[in-house]
Amino acid sequence: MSLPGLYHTAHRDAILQRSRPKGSPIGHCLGARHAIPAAAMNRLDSHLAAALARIDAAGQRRTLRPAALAPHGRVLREGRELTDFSSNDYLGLARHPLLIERAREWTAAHGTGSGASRLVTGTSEAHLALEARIAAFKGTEAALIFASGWQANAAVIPALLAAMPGAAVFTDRLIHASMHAGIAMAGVRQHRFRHNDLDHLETLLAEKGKDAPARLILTESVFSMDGDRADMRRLAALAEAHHAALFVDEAHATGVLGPEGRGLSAEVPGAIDLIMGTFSKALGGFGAYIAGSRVLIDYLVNAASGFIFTTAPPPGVLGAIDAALDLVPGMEAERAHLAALGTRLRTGLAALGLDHGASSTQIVPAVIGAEADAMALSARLEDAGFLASAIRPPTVPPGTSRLRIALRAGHAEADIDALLAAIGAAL
Ligand SMILES: Cc1ncc(COP(=O)(O)O)c(C=O)c1O
Repeated sequence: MSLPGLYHTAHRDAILQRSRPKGSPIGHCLGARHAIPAAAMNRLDSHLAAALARIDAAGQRRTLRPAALAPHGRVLREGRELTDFSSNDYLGLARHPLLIERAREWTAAHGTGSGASRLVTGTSEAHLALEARIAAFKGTEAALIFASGWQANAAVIPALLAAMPGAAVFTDRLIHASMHAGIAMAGVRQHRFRHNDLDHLETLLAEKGKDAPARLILTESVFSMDGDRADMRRLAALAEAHHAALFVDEAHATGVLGPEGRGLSAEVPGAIDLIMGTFSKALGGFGAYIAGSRVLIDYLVNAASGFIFTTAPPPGVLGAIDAALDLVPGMEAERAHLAALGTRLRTGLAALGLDHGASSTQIVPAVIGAEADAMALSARLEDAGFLASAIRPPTVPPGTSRLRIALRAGHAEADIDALLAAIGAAL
Protein backbone atom coordinates (compact mmCIF):
# COMPACT_ATOMS: atom_id res chain seq x y z
CA MET A 1 0.00 0.00 0.00
CA SER A 2 2.82 2.41 0.65
CA LEU A 3 4.14 2.13 -2.92
CA PRO A 4 2.55 5.00 -4.83
CA GLY A 5 1.81 2.96 -7.95
CA LEU A 6 0.22 0.11 -6.08
CA TYR A 7 -1.67 2.40 -3.79
CA HIS A 8 -3.00 4.35 -6.71
CA THR A 9 -4.25 1.37 -8.64
CA ALA A 10 -5.83 -0.40 -5.71
CA HIS A 11 -7.45 2.74 -4.34
CA ARG A 12 -8.83 3.91 -7.65
CA ASP A 13 -10.21 0.50 -8.46
CA ALA A 14 -11.87 0.29 -5.05
CA ILE A 15 -13.61 3.63 -5.61
CA LEU A 16 -14.73 2.74 -9.11
CA GLN A 17 -15.86 -0.68 -8.00
CA ARG A 18 -18.16 0.96 -5.47
CA SER A 19 -19.65 3.50 -7.86
CA ARG A 20 -19.98 1.78 -11.22
CA PRO A 21 -23.14 -0.03 -12.30
CA LYS A 22 -22.96 -3.83 -12.05
CA GLY A 23 -21.00 -5.38 -14.87
CA SER A 24 -19.80 -2.14 -16.48
CA PRO A 25 -16.06 -1.90 -16.98
CA ILE A 26 -13.91 0.40 -14.83
CA GLY A 27 -13.50 3.71 -16.62
CA HIS A 28 -17.14 3.74 -17.66
CA CYS A 29 -18.69 3.86 -14.25
CA LEU A 30 -20.86 6.89 -14.99
CA GLY A 31 -22.10 5.63 -18.31
CA ALA A 32 -20.71 6.30 -21.75
CA ARG A 33 -21.41 10.04 -21.78
CA HIS A 34 -19.62 10.61 -18.45
CA ALA A 35 -16.80 8.11 -18.76
CA ILE A 36 -13.81 8.88 -16.56
CA PRO A 37 -10.74 8.28 -18.69
CA ALA A 38 -8.18 6.29 -16.71
CA ALA A 39 -5.53 8.82 -17.76
CA ALA A 40 -7.41 11.65 -16.01
CA MET A 41 -7.52 9.66 -12.77
CA ASN A 42 -3.81 9.01 -13.15
CA ARG A 43 -3.00 12.66 -13.54
CA LEU A 44 -4.43 13.53 -10.14
CA ASP A 45 -4.31 10.35 -8.11
CA SER A 46 -0.69 9.53 -8.89
CA HIS A 47 0.38 12.85 -7.32
CA LEU A 48 -1.89 12.37 -4.34
CA ALA A 49 -0.78 8.81 -3.78
CA ALA A 50 2.86 9.94 -3.84
CA ALA A 51 2.07 12.69 -1.33
CA LEU A 52 0.28 10.18 0.91
CA ALA A 53 3.26 7.85 0.67
CA ARG A 54 5.49 10.67 1.93
CA ILE A 55 3.10 11.24 4.85
CA ASP A 56 3.18 7.50 5.54
CA ALA A 57 6.96 7.42 5.41
CA ALA A 58 7.09 10.25 7.97
CA GLY A 59 4.79 8.19 10.21
CA GLN A 60 2.18 10.96 10.05
CA ARG A 61 -0.65 9.28 8.19
CA ARG A 62 -4.05 10.12 9.73
CA THR A 63 -7.26 8.22 9.13
CA LEU A 64 -10.89 8.74 10.02
CA ARG A 65 -12.36 6.38 12.60
CA PRO A 66 -16.09 6.21 13.32
CA ALA A 67 -17.01 7.62 16.76
CA ALA A 68 -19.95 9.34 18.48
CA LEU A 69 -20.21 11.46 21.62
CA ALA A 70 -22.03 9.80 24.50
CA PRO A 71 -23.23 11.19 27.85
CA HIS A 72 -21.17 11.25 31.07
CA GLY A 73 -17.93 12.13 29.30
CA ARG A 74 -17.98 9.02 27.16
CA VAL A 75 -17.50 8.37 23.46
CA LEU A 76 -18.53 5.38 21.36
CA ARG A 77 -15.68 4.42 19.10
CA GLU A 78 -15.78 1.46 16.75
CA GLY A 79 -18.25 -0.40 18.90
CA ARG A 80 -16.61 0.31 22.27
CA GLU A 81 -17.50 2.85 24.93
CA LEU A 82 -14.42 4.81 25.99
CA THR A 83 -14.00 7.52 28.58
CA ASP A 84 -13.53 10.54 26.34
CA PHE A 85 -10.63 12.88 27.05
CA SER A 86 -10.35 14.22 23.53
CA SER A 87 -13.46 16.06 22.44
CA ASN A 88 -14.17 19.72 23.15
CA ASP A 89 -17.74 19.31 24.39
CA TYR A 90 -16.54 20.78 27.67
CA LEU A 91 -19.95 21.58 29.18
CA GLY A 92 -21.75 18.54 27.83
CA LEU A 93 -24.10 20.68 25.74
CA ALA A 94 -23.73 18.77 22.47
CA ARG A 95 -26.35 16.27 23.64
CA HIS A 96 -28.32 18.55 25.95
CA PRO A 97 -32.11 18.12 25.55
CA LEU A 98 -32.73 21.88 25.34
CA LEU A 99 -30.31 22.32 22.44
CA ILE A 100 -31.73 19.30 20.64
CA GLU A 101 -35.29 20.51 21.16
CA ARG A 102 -34.54 24.09 20.02
CA ALA A 103 -32.66 22.84 16.96
CA ARG A 104 -35.73 20.72 16.13
CA GLU A 105 -38.14 23.60 16.69
CA TRP A 106 -36.18 26.06 14.56
CA THR A 107 -35.76 23.47 11.83
CA ALA A 108 -39.49 22.72 11.86
CA ALA A 109 -40.32 26.43 11.76
CA HIS A 110 -37.74 27.63 9.24
CA GLY A 111 -36.48 24.59 7.31
CA THR A 112 -33.18 22.80 7.04
CA GLY A 113 -31.27 25.29 4.93
CA SER A 114 -30.94 29.04 4.75
CA GLY A 115 -30.94 29.16 0.97
CA ALA A 116 -28.15 31.59 0.15
CA SER A 117 -25.54 33.98 1.37
CA ARG A 118 -27.07 36.58 3.67
CA LEU A 119 -26.17 39.34 1.22
CA VAL A 120 -28.03 37.74 -1.66
CA THR A 121 -31.54 37.08 -0.44
CA GLY A 122 -31.51 39.13 2.73
CA THR A 123 -30.79 37.91 6.20
CA SER A 124 -33.15 36.08 8.54
CA GLU A 125 -34.43 37.68 11.73
CA ALA A 126 -32.93 34.72 13.57
CA HIS A 127 -29.38 35.59 12.50
CA LEU A 128 -29.81 39.20 13.54
CA ALA A 129 -31.40 38.35 16.88
CA LEU A 130 -28.69 35.83 17.68
CA GLU A 131 -25.95 38.28 16.78
CA ALA A 132 -27.49 40.81 19.15
CA ARG A 133 -27.44 38.15 21.91
CA ILE A 134 -23.79 37.34 21.23
CA ALA A 135 -22.80 41.01 21.28
CA ALA A 136 -24.55 41.38 24.65
CA PHE A 137 -22.84 38.19 25.95
CA LYS A 138 -19.42 39.46 24.88
CA GLY A 139 -20.06 43.08 25.86
CA THR A 140 -19.43 44.48 22.38
CA GLU A 141 -21.43 46.75 20.08
CA ALA A 142 -22.04 44.09 17.46
CA ALA A 143 -21.31 40.53 16.34
CA LEU A 144 -21.31 38.47 13.16
CA ILE A 145 -21.87 34.73 12.78
CA PHE A 146 -19.60 32.58 10.62
CA ALA A 147 -20.02 28.98 9.47
CA SER A 148 -17.02 27.75 11.46
CA GLY A 149 -14.11 28.96 13.53
CA TRP A 150 -11.66 27.98 10.84
CA GLN A 151 -13.62 29.91 8.27
CA ALA A 152 -13.93 32.98 10.51
CA ASN A 153 -10.18 33.24 11.10
CA ALA A 154 -9.26 32.41 7.52
CA ALA A 155 -11.73 34.98 6.16
CA VAL A 156 -11.50 37.80 8.66
CA ILE A 157 -7.71 38.18 8.90
CA PRO A 158 -7.17 38.86 5.18
CA ALA A 159 -10.13 41.25 5.21
CA LEU A 160 -8.61 43.19 8.12
CA LEU A 161 -5.20 43.32 6.50
CA ALA A 162 -6.68 44.56 3.23
CA ALA A 163 -7.85 47.61 5.17
CA MET A 164 -4.46 48.05 6.89
CA PRO A 165 -1.95 48.12 4.01
CA GLY A 166 1.63 47.68 5.18
CA ALA A 167 0.54 46.68 8.70
CA ALA A 168 3.07 44.82 10.85
CA VAL A 169 1.52 41.57 12.10
CA PHE A 170 2.56 40.05 15.45
CA THR A 171 1.55 36.49 16.31
CA ASP A 172 2.05 34.16 19.23
CA ARG A 173 4.08 31.14 18.07
CA LEU A 174 1.25 28.77 18.97
CA ILE A 175 -1.73 30.39 17.25
CA HIS A 176 -4.17 28.06 15.54
CA ALA A 177 -3.71 26.85 11.95
CA SER A 178 -6.77 28.82 10.83
CA MET A 179 -5.08 32.10 11.75
CA HIS A 180 -2.00 31.06 9.81
CA ALA A 181 -4.30 30.30 6.87
CA GLY A 182 -5.73 33.83 7.07
CA ILE A 183 -2.29 35.42 7.24
CA ALA A 184 -1.05 33.30 4.34
CA MET A 185 -4.09 34.31 2.31
CA ALA A 186 -3.24 37.94 2.96
CA GLY A 187 0.32 37.27 1.77
CA VAL A 188 1.71 39.13 4.76
CA ARG A 189 4.86 38.31 6.74
CA GLN A 190 4.31 37.72 10.46
CA HIS A 191 6.56 38.62 13.36
CA ARG A 192 6.19 35.66 15.72
CA PHE A 193 6.72 36.15 19.42
CA ARG A 194 7.69 33.31 21.74
CA HIS A 195 4.64 31.63 23.19
CA ASN A 196 2.98 33.89 25.77
CA ASP A 197 6.22 35.86 26.10
CA LEU A 198 4.85 39.39 26.15
CA ASP A 199 8.30 40.89 26.80
CA HIS A 200 9.27 39.45 23.44
CA LEU A 201 6.11 40.90 21.89
CA GLU A 202 6.95 44.29 23.38
CA THR A 203 10.45 44.16 21.88
CA LEU A 204 9.10 43.18 18.47
CA LEU A 205 6.44 45.90 18.59
CA ALA A 206 9.13 48.47 19.28
CA GLU A 207 11.56 47.12 16.68
CA LYS A 208 9.35 46.01 13.81
CA GLY A 209 6.19 47.94 14.46
CA LYS A 210 7.61 51.39 14.99
CA ASP A 211 7.73 52.50 11.37
CA ALA A 212 4.76 50.51 10.11
CA PRO A 213 1.56 52.43 9.26
CA ALA A 214 -0.47 50.05 11.48
CA ARG A 215 0.00 47.06 13.81
CA LEU A 216 -2.08 43.95 14.43
CA ILE A 217 -1.54 41.47 17.30
CA LEU A 218 -3.08 37.99 16.98
CA THR A 219 -3.33 35.53 19.84
CA GLU A 220 -5.60 33.08 21.68
CA SER A 221 -6.96 33.59 25.17
CA VAL A 222 -6.70 29.83 25.94
CA PHE A 223 -4.28 27.86 23.80
CA SER A 224 -5.85 24.84 22.21
CA MET A 225 -3.01 22.37 22.63
CA ASP A 226 -1.48 23.66 25.88
CA GLY A 227 -4.47 24.82 27.92
CA ASP A 228 -2.59 27.87 29.19
CA ARG A 229 -3.92 31.42 29.18
CA ALA A 230 -2.69 34.63 27.63
CA ASP A 231 -2.38 37.62 29.95
CA MET A 232 -5.30 39.73 28.72
CA ARG A 233 -4.47 42.79 30.83
CA ARG A 234 -0.89 43.03 29.66
CA LEU A 235 -1.87 42.38 26.04
CA ALA A 236 -4.45 45.16 26.25
CA ALA A 237 -1.87 47.52 27.76
CA LEU A 238 0.71 46.69 25.07
CA ALA A 239 -1.85 47.16 22.30
CA GLU A 240 -2.78 50.52 23.79
CA ALA A 241 0.83 51.66 24.25
CA HIS A 242 1.85 50.68 20.70
CA HIS A 243 -1.37 51.70 19.04
CA ALA A 244 -1.87 48.15 17.79
CA ALA A 245 -5.17 46.43 17.00
CA LEU A 246 -5.72 43.33 19.16
CA PHE A 247 -7.36 40.12 17.83
CA VAL A 248 -8.09 37.38 20.38
CA ASP A 249 -9.36 33.88 19.55
CA GLU A 250 -11.56 32.67 22.40
CA ALA A 251 -12.46 29.29 20.88
CA HIS A 252 -11.57 27.39 24.05
CA ALA A 253 -12.49 30.03 26.62
CA THR A 254 -16.04 30.76 25.46
CA GLY A 255 -18.51 29.15 27.84
CA VAL A 256 -15.83 27.82 30.19
CA LEU A 257 -13.93 30.79 31.60
CA GLY A 258 -14.71 34.32 32.76
CA PRO A 259 -17.85 35.57 34.47
CA GLU A 260 -20.88 33.61 33.20
CA GLY A 261 -18.56 31.85 30.72
CA ARG A 262 -18.08 35.05 28.75
CA GLY A 263 -14.40 34.28 28.13
CA LEU A 264 -11.16 35.88 29.26
CA SER A 265 -11.87 38.96 27.16
CA ALA A 266 -14.36 39.90 29.91
CA GLU A 267 -11.32 40.76 32.09
CA VAL A 268 -10.58 43.76 29.88
CA PRO A 269 -13.94 45.17 28.76
CA GLY A 270 -13.68 47.22 25.59
CA ALA A 271 -9.91 46.70 25.24
CA ILE A 272 -9.92 44.01 22.54
CA ASP A 273 -10.65 45.19 19.03
CA LEU A 274 -11.80 41.87 17.70
CA ILE A 275 -12.92 38.80 19.67
CA MET A 276 -13.42 35.56 17.81
CA GLY A 277 -15.06 32.54 19.41
CA THR A 278 -16.73 29.31 18.42
CA PHE A 279 -20.04 27.60 19.08
CA SER A 280 -18.45 24.27 18.23
CA LYS A 281 -16.73 23.53 21.53
CA ALA A 282 -18.21 24.38 24.95
CA LEU A 283 -21.41 25.67 23.33
CA GLY A 284 -22.09 22.22 21.92
CA GLY A 285 -23.08 23.30 18.41
CA PHE A 286 -21.37 24.55 15.31
CA GLY A 287 -20.17 27.83 13.87
CA ALA A 288 -18.33 30.87 15.15
CA TYR A 289 -18.72 34.54 15.94
CA ILE A 290 -16.74 37.72 15.60
CA ALA A 291 -17.57 40.36 18.22
CA GLY A 292 -16.42 43.97 18.16
CA SER A 293 -17.44 47.45 17.08
CA ARG A 294 -20.30 48.21 14.70
CA VAL A 295 -17.77 49.52 12.17
CA LEU A 296 -15.83 46.24 12.34
CA ILE A 297 -18.92 44.17 11.65
CA ASP A 298 -20.16 46.48 8.87
CA TYR A 299 -16.74 46.24 7.26
CA LEU A 300 -16.61 42.43 7.48
CA VAL A 301 -20.04 42.17 5.85
CA ASN A 302 -18.49 44.01 2.93
CA ALA A 303 -15.02 42.48 2.85
CA ALA A 304 -14.78 39.00 4.42
CA SER A 305 -15.03 36.54 1.54
CA GLY A 306 -15.82 33.65 3.91
CA PHE A 307 -18.93 35.59 4.95
CA ILE A 308 -19.94 37.03 1.58
CA PHE A 309 -19.53 33.96 -0.60
CA THR A 310 -20.99 31.29 1.61
CA THR A 311 -24.47 30.14 2.57
CA ALA A 312 -25.71 31.40 5.94
CA PRO A 313 -25.69 28.87 8.82
CA PRO A 314 -28.99 26.95 8.86
CA PRO A 315 -31.89 27.45 11.34
CA GLY A 316 -31.27 24.23 13.29
CA VAL A 317 -27.70 25.28 14.04
CA LEU A 318 -28.90 28.72 15.13
CA GLY A 319 -31.54 27.17 17.38
CA ALA A 320 -28.92 25.11 19.21
CA ILE A 321 -26.76 28.21 19.71
CA ASP A 322 -29.76 30.14 21.03
CA ALA A 323 -30.45 27.41 23.59
CA ALA A 324 -26.76 27.24 24.59
CA LEU A 325 -26.81 30.98 25.25
CA ASP A 326 -29.80 30.44 27.57
CA LEU A 327 -27.87 27.84 29.57
CA VAL A 328 -24.22 28.88 29.60
CA PRO A 329 -24.40 31.92 31.94
CA GLY A 330 -25.96 29.73 34.65
CA MET A 331 -23.48 26.84 34.39
CA GLU A 332 -21.24 27.96 37.24
CA ALA A 333 -21.33 24.51 38.87
CA GLU A 334 -20.08 22.86 35.67
CA ARG A 335 -17.32 25.46 35.31
CA ALA A 336 -16.21 24.96 38.91
CA HIS A 337 -16.29 21.18 38.43
CA LEU A 338 -14.09 21.45 35.31
CA ALA A 339 -11.63 23.65 37.19
CA ALA A 340 -11.43 21.14 40.06
CA LEU A 341 -10.96 18.23 37.66
CA GLY A 342 -8.15 20.16 35.95
CA THR A 343 -6.33 20.66 39.25
CA ARG A 344 -6.75 17.00 40.17
CA LEU A 345 -5.41 15.85 36.80
CA ARG A 346 -2.39 18.19 36.85
CA THR A 347 -1.48 17.09 40.37
CA GLY A 348 -1.70 13.44 39.32
CA LEU A 349 0.35 13.94 36.14
CA ALA A 350 3.06 15.73 38.09
CA ALA A 351 3.13 12.83 40.55
CA LEU A 352 3.75 10.53 37.58
CA GLY A 353 6.62 12.77 36.49
CA LEU A 354 4.76 14.07 33.43
CA ASP A 355 5.06 17.66 32.23
CA HIS A 356 1.71 19.45 31.88
CA GLY A 357 3.26 22.74 30.81
CA ALA A 358 1.52 25.89 32.00
CA SER A 359 -2.01 24.48 31.70
CA SER A 360 -4.51 26.12 34.04
CA THR A 361 -7.75 25.22 32.25
CA GLN A 362 -9.89 22.28 31.07
CA ILE A 363 -7.20 21.42 28.50
CA VAL A 364 -4.26 19.57 30.05
CA PRO A 365 -1.34 18.32 27.97
CA ALA A 366 0.76 15.39 29.11
CA VAL A 367 3.91 16.11 27.15
CA ILE A 368 5.68 12.92 26.10
CA GLY A 369 8.21 14.15 23.53
CA ALA A 370 8.75 11.70 20.69
CA GLU A 371 5.85 11.10 18.33
CA ALA A 372 6.14 7.31 18.48
CA ASP A 373 6.05 7.34 22.30
CA ALA A 374 2.99 9.57 22.42
CA MET A 375 1.22 7.41 19.84
CA ALA A 376 2.10 4.22 21.72
CA LEU A 377 0.84 5.64 25.02
CA SER A 378 -2.41 6.78 23.42
CA ALA A 379 -2.90 3.32 21.89
CA ARG A 380 -2.31 1.62 25.24
CA LEU A 381 -4.82 3.93 26.89
CA GLU A 382 -7.36 3.12 24.22
CA ASP A 383 -6.88 -0.58 24.92
CA ALA A 384 -7.56 0.26 28.57
CA GLY A 385 -10.80 2.12 27.69
CA PHE A 386 -9.69 5.78 27.44
CA LEU A 387 -9.66 8.09 24.45
CA ALA A 388 -6.76 10.49 24.94
CA SER A 389 -5.52 11.29 21.47
CA ALA A 390 -1.88 11.90 20.76
CA ILE A 391 -1.17 15.25 19.18
CA ARG A 392 2.00 15.45 17.14
CA PRO A 393 3.76 17.64 14.61
CA PRO A 394 2.78 19.59 12.61
CA THR A 395 -0.04 20.39 15.06
CA VAL A 396 2.50 20.89 17.88
CA PRO A 397 6.23 21.69 17.65
CA PRO A 398 8.60 18.74 17.03
CA GLY A 399 9.70 17.01 20.23
CA THR A 400 6.55 18.03 22.12
CA SER A 401 4.16 15.27 21.05
CA ARG A 402 1.64 14.81 23.78
CA LEU A 403 -1.63 13.52 24.97
CA ARG A 404 -4.02 16.44 24.79
CA ILE A 405 -6.40 15.70 27.64
CA ALA A 406 -9.66 17.63 27.38
CA LEU A 407 -12.02 17.53 30.34
CA ARG A 408 -15.80 17.34 30.11
CA ALA A 409 -18.23 18.41 32.81
CA GLY A 410 -19.70 14.90 32.64
CA HIS A 411 -16.47 13.39 34.00
CA ALA A 412 -16.38 12.29 37.61
CA GLU A 413 -13.31 12.55 39.82
CA ALA A 414 -13.12 8.76 39.58
CA ASP A 415 -12.65 9.10 35.79
CA ILE A 416 -9.58 11.27 36.35
CA ASP A 417 -8.18 8.82 38.89
CA ALA A 418 -8.81 5.91 36.51
CA LEU A 419 -7.07 7.75 33.66
CA LEU A 420 -4.08 8.55 35.86
CA ALA A 421 -3.85 4.92 36.97
CA ALA A 422 -3.98 3.77 33.34
CA ILE A 423 -1.27 6.27 32.32
CA GLY A 424 0.88 5.11 35.23
CA ALA A 425 0.43 1.48 34.21
CA ALA A 426 1.08 2.21 30.53
CA LEU A 427 4.26 4.14 31.27
C1 LIG B 1 -7.97 28.17 18.71
C2 LIG B 1 -8.90 27.67 17.67
N1 LIG B 1 -9.40 28.53 16.77
C3 LIG B 1 -10.25 28.12 15.81
C4 LIG B 1 -10.65 26.81 15.72
C5 LIG B 1 -11.58 26.37 14.62
O1 LIG B 1 -12.87 26.28 15.10
P1 LIG B 1 -13.96 25.34 14.38
O2 LIG B 1 -13.71 23.97 14.90
O3 LIG B 1 -15.26 25.90 14.79
O4 LIG B 1 -13.72 25.45 12.92
C6 LIG B 1 -10.18 25.89 16.65
C7 LIG B 1 -10.65 24.47 16.62
O5 LIG B 1 -9.98 23.55 16.39
C8 LIG B 1 -9.26 26.31 17.64
O6 LIG B 1 -8.74 25.45 18.51
